[in-house]
Formats: sequence, C-alpha cells, structure tokens
Amino acid sequence: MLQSAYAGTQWLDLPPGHALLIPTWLAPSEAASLLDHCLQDLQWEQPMVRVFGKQHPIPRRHAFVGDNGVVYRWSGLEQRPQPWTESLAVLRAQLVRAGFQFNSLLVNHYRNGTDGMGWHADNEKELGENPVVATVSLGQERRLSFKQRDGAGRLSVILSSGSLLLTSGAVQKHWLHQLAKSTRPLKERISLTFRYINS
Ligand SMILES: O=C(O)CCC(=O)C(=O)O
Ligand SMILES: [Fe+2]
Repeated sequence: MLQSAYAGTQWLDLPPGHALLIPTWLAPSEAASLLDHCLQDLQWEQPMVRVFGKQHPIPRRHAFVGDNGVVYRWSGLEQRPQPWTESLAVLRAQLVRAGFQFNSLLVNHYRNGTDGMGWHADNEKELGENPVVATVSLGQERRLSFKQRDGAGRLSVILSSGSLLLTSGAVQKHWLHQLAKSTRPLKERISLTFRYINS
C-alpha cells in the first residue's frame, strides 16, 4: 500500500474547489519553536476596524510580513510589511519548492478562546482571481469552519499544531470561513497565512 510521508493527509471537498490538509507537516517541536519565535520577534498590532458603524479592536493580534513594496489593504487599513525573519523565509521556501508563489504572510495570534475571526473569504481584489492561501497552524488546536455562500454546505476541520492547509481559489469564491470563538479555556494559537498580493 502507498504510504503518505505525511500521516493523515486529506482532501477536503469544497465544491467546486478543494483544500488539502496535511496535519503533520511540521514536527511538534518545530511548531513549538516557531510559535515562540513569532511571539518574540514579530511586531504585533491589534488595529481598530469599523463594524456596523462602530470602531472595535479586532479580536486577535496580527503581524504583517512580506517582500518590500507589498501593501495589504484590508477593512479600510493599509499595512506595510515587516521583513521576513530567517525562520519564516525558510517556511516560505519550502512552499515555493512545492510550486507555490507567496510574497506576503499575515500572521494571526489568538490569545485564548475569546479571540477568533468571523465569517469572511480571502477575496480582496489584490489577491487576484483565484488565490491559493497556505495556512500553517502553531499551538492550540482550533476549529476552522466553512459555509457555502449560496447553499447548505458546511464543513469544519480541526487545525492542529504543525498542520498545513492549502485552499484553492475556487474555495474563496464559493465559501466563507471562520475561526469561531470558544467558551472553553484555550491556550494560544498562531496561524501563518501565506498569500500573494498584487499591489
Ligand atoms: O487562523 C486561521 O486559521 C484563519 C485565518 C484566516 O482566515 C485569515 O487570516 O484570513
Ligand atoms: Fe481567511
């Protein structure tokens, strides 16, 4: 029988697109040291955004990393990237070897269960027609849910520490996703979301 080098790898059916989940992409120790590295060495922000006419801090922290000259426009914000650290550049290089092209990385830090991200799609026009987004998860496992824009389709997956999720562009067009808050006591999680931004 054919053995996968990455135990538990599975395709998620999100018609007409797909996502590939590799739960064991990074070794647990590698994921743990990357988490510490990000906490210590990135510049974190918790910007305010307007929701239904009122200003609120986003329910998480984030850091934007990228190539010189990339601009990330998001919810009325315009962010310029901090440079790649050596460890994050190595991770990107591994994805490039697999054939993907990314010039930026949005890093999300969920401090506990009261942090999360509401329903949205990664479909800003700077991401282009069919953006592939690669998400590496570090720390506390959390549930990522998908719901179809015009249908009853629903699916959710657990993103464990060290996992890699690759979502195809068609998924962003036809599905929304969220990282729901939880009333359970949860430890911190970081997600590294690699993107290609045309700016
Ligand atoms: O933290 C996650 O896994 C999801 C993050 C996300 O959806 C995003 O950054 O657009
Ligand atoms: Fe997203």
